[in-house]
Formats: sequence, C-alpha cells, structure tokens
Amino acid sequence: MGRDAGTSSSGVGADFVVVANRLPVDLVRTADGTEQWKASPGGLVTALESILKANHGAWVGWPGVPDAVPEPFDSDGIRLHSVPLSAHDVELYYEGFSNATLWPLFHDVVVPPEYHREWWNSYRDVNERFAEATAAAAAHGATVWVQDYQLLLVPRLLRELRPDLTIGFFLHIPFPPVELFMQLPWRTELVEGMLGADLVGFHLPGGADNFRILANKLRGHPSVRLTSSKTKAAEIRVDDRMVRVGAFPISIDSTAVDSLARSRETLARAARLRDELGSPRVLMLGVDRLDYTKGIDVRLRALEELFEEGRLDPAEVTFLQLATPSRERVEQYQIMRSRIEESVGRINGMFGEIGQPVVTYIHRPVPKSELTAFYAAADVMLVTPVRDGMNLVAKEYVATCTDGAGALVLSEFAGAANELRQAYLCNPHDLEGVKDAIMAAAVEDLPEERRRRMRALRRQVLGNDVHAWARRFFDTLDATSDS
Ligand SMILES: Nc1nc2c(ncn2[C@@H]2O[C@H](COP(=O)(O)OP(=O)(O)O)[C@@H](O)[C@H]2O)c(=O)[nH]1
Ligand SMILES: O=P(O)(O)OC[C@H]1O[C@H](O[C@H]2O[C@H](CO)[C@@H](O)[C@H](O)[C@H]2O)[C@H](O)[C@@H](O)[C@@H]1O
Repeated sequence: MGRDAGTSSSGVGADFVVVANRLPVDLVRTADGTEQWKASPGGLVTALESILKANHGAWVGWPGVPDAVPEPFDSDGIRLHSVPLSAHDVELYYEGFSNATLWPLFHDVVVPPEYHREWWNSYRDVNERFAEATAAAAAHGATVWVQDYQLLLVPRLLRELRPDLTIGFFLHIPFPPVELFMQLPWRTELVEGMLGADLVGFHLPGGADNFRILANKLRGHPSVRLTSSKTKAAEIRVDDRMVRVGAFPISIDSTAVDSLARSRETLARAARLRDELGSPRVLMLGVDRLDYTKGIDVRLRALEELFEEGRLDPAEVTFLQLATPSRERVEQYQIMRSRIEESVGRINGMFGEIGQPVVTYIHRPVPKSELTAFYAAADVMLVTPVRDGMNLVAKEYVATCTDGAGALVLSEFAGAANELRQAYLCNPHDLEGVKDAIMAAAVEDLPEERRRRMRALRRQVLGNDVHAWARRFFDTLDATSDS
C-alpha cells in the first residue's frame, strides 16, 4: 500500500483510519450475561481486515449490539474505536434507513423501499456521531477511508470538522440508476455527503457513471473523464476542490484462500463431508447471508423444476445451502426466510429419502475452516443473486478450486460477473436460463470444458486480489492529494 500508518507523527490519533458501520469484531452477549468478541459477518470485513493489520491502523465502527460502550482497544494490531448505538438507533438508522430504505433502493427495488422521516433523522444523527468519532481518532493530515451505504453523509461531515484529512469513500453495494435514486426525498443531501470525499469508489464503471450524472443533475457539478488514467476515473469540480470518481472492483485474499484450500485438514474434511452427504455424484453448494437479494429462492426453484422434469436425478445430486442469519428483525428478511424454508421442506418432502435429504440447509454461521471445506467439496457453486455489489463468495469458491475442477454458476447481476466472464453466466429472472446453466455446469459439459473455464477464472481471481484492489484505490487517492 506504500503508506506507513503506524503511530501518528503527532502521537495523537492514527495516520490511517477505516470507518465502517461495523467493527471487524462483534460484541456477542450470551444468555448468562457474559460478553465476548467474535469476527463479524460479511464481505466488507473479510476484505479490509488484512489491509489494516498490515498497516497498524485504526477502525471506527459499531460493536454490533445495542447500548454497548467499550473503551478503545487493540485487536490484532488494529486500534478499535466504538461508536455506541442505542436500541432505538439500531431500529431507525440500521434496520430502517440503511437496510429498509437504501439497501432495497440500491438493489434495484427488488423489494419496495420505505421512506420515513424519523429513519432519515436518525441516519443523519448517527452519521454525525461517526464523523465526530473519526475526527477524534485521526492524526493531523491522516488518510480516512469511509465505507459503504450506512455512512453516505460522513465524508462531507468529516471534511467540515477536519479539512486537513484526505478522505476516500467506497460503496460496496450497487449504485442505482438515476431514475431510482431520484425517488429518495433526501437525494441531494446524500450526494453532497459523498462529494465530501476526495475519491469516491464503486465496484463497477456503471455505478460511477450514475453518480457523475446525479452530481451534475442535483448540484450542477459537471465532470470530466480522465482519459490518461488507468482506472478510467473522472473528476468532478466541487467548489475549489476536485473529487475523483472511479471503479475499483473488490477482491479477496486469494493466496490465503488458495493455501487454506490446499491444507491436509481442509481436504480431509471435504472428503468426510461428501461421505456425510451420502457420496453424491454431484454436490452443489450455495453460501450467502440470508438476504432477499441473493436469489436463494431462485436456485431452489430451478432445482425443484429440474427434479420434477427428471433432468436431474435426486439420487445422484445433493444441494447444500449455507444461509447465514442476517438483519433478522427486518420484515422482508423474515418473509424471505419463511419462503426459503418452505421450499426446502417441499423439495425434501417430494424428492428426499429417509436419512437422505436432497437439500441440506444450515441457518447458522460456520467457522472459516468448515466453509473452506464446503467450497473444496462442491462440484458446482450456485451464485444467483438478483442484484449484488460484488459477491466475494464467487471469488472464494474459484480460489478454493485448486485442482482446477469445479464449476461456477453466476448471475449476470452480481458485480463479480463483470470479471468472471468464464463462469456459467445466467439471468436470475429467466428461470429456464438458470436451469440450463445448472445443467451445463453439473451434467452436460465435458470435464475439459469445465476445467478450461475454471483455469480462466482462477487466473482472474489469483491475479487480482484484495491487496491489488486497495493499492489501486490508494494510488488514485494519493494522486488526488498531489493535484
Ligand atoms: N466464516 C464464515 N464466513 C461466512 C459465512 N457465511 C458467509 N461468510 C463470508 O461472508 C462473506 C460474504 O461476502 P459477499 O459474498 O461479498 O456478500 P455480503 O454478505 O453481501 O457481503 C464472504 O467472505 C464469506 O466467506 C459463514 O457462515 N462463516
Ligand atoms: O453488516 P451487515 O448488515 O450484517 O451486512 C454484511 C455486509 O453486507 C454487505 O456486503 C457488500 O460488500 C461486499 C464486499 O464489497 C460485496 O461483495 C457484497 O456484494 C455487498 O453486498 C454490505 O455492503 C456491508 O456493509 C455489510 O457489512
């Protein structure tokens, strides 16, 4: 990363600070009232943890439970600063505005977003507290990297408090088309919030383009493309500053995943797992937070029809779905969970045998070593979101296929499809297309064709890891502070 972010030159605060809704660890309260820290879920943490550890930086975020007020502490070389949220904040800012307004709106309104003024007021208030906590944690002249849709107002608020900072912002979910964003009653404030950064990053060029159009439409800030830039970035003039905008597709720590996949323990566990699942000829796998964007229902419907039509034989095919609990108090998540669990029951009722279900469904997190063994055991990985910013699971599966076997069925609506062109791509809204992609990946294509595709995918994932992602972002951010 080329950035020494150890102790600050002034001795007060860190020279490099990440700000995200969640800390990289969650405080977990057990039934007996004791508390312990556990790794928190999601791709964002997976992606940033290794970068921060390598740079002894600080992380500002919510500890994951209401009303907890831990003092700053060090974890694995990272200084963690908690922003406490009350139960009311969690309900209005996190479950409400972040996950029932912005999340569905930014994921192409796959469920209807709700607009409530009291949610917005709480979002603004919590963003102010994040900005204040960050201003207190950062050394003079530090670099601050603000993450994601929960904190869209922070870049501007932080700039007002601390004009000496260099501020980057990265959005991990899709940035919606202009017509959808325009639904937001607070659209101008949100765009202005993001424009407080020196660099605004998205996964895909389309998201960056949507943002440039909105900055012009809502605030009259025209942009120019930087034709010389490798990142195809653009610049927007905001008063006396230039804000850079570009696409930076995130990735994984590919080498670490690859070596864990090659370990004797992983390979032994993967073999045992196949035995435990009845030694199927084809083991299919899904791994997701239980979220309505992930298309878990789509793949279940596709499999059910393939069994009904006799195109897949339930005696030969098993599907393992890991669906990690997520945002469980938000209504649409509850609706989706019921729908998925009903499908699993129906499919097993129709096609399972005693002691031999066709769908094995796990609704709890598993340790990383176990997850890696799932990937290593699977012949076909099903990643079928109706919309997804990137989808790191797809990349993790590819990095785990160390023997070059294995096939990835991937929705065109996952950001990862932009890079993983040799996957079995499908449109999750076209059920026949999803079924055909599953059939090609699982049964119809020759092993050589699957291997050819997997070789190309592995070249992509191993050659573009999370470190390269961070380097590209920081090189572009450094260029903004130089100009
Ligand atoms: N250890 C562990 N990691 C999980 C589990 N479920 C999902 N993950 C990780 O969570 C991340 C999900 O990222 P991504 O696919 O981008 O989707 P996101 O959930 O929307 O961020 C991946 O790094 C997964 O490995 C689990 O049960 N255990
Ligand atoms: O913090 P939660 O509400 O429990 O949700 C977990 C995370 O989900 C989202 O992940 C996104 O980021 C990934 C990495 O860039 C990307 O691959 C994926 O497509 C996105 O959905 C969310 O953006 C994070 O803020 C959450 O922490």
